Amino acid sequence: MTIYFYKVWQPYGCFSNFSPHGIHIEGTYWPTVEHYYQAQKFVDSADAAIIPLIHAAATPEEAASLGRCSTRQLRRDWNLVKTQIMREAVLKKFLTHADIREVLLMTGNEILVENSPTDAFWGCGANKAGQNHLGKTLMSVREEIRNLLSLTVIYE
Ligand SMILES: Nc1nc(O)c(N)c(N[C@@H]2O[C@H](COP(=O)(O)O)[C@@H](O)[C@H]2O)n1
Repeated sequence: MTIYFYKVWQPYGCFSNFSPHGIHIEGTYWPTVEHYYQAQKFVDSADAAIIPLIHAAATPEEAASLGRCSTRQLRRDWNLVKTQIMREAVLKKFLTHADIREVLLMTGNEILVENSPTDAFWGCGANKAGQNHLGKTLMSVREEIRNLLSLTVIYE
C-alpha cells in the first residue's frame, strides 16, 4: 500500500517538511525543515541577507514564500546540492524526534509519496507521475535509521 502525505494536519502530516519539528544543524536551530531548506537556497549568494529573515519567519509557509521569491538570486549550485541538503535535514529531523521516528519506522517498506498537486519534483504532482524526491528521501532516511538501530543493538 502506498502511503500518501502532504499537509501537516492530514494523515502522516509529520512527514511534511512543514511539520513543527525543529532541527539543530551546525549550531543553528531551525523551527522546521522547510525553514532550513529555503534558507540554504541563498548561502553564498548575492541575496544571502534574506537568510536571517527566513530563519525568523513565523511559519514554514512564510519561510517558503520568502525562499520562493523569483526576483532573488539563488546560490549557483542549488540544483546540484538541493537533494543532499534536504536529505541531511530530513535525517536530522527523524533522528531528533523519537515520536515521529517511530511513525516512519512503522511504515515498514511501504512506498511514501508527497501528494503535492503543484510540485512534480519533491512530490508526485497533479498527474501522480512526478519525481517524488521527498518521498524517496524519507524512504532512504528510514533505511539509514533502521541500519543505525541494528548496529546499536549489535554493539550494546
Ligand atoms: N506542506 C506543503 N505545503 C506546500 O504548499 C508545499 N509546496 C509543500 N511541499 C514542499 O515545498 C518545498 C519545495 O519548495 P520549493 O518549490 O523548492 O521552493 C519542499 O519542502 C516540498 O516538500 N508542502
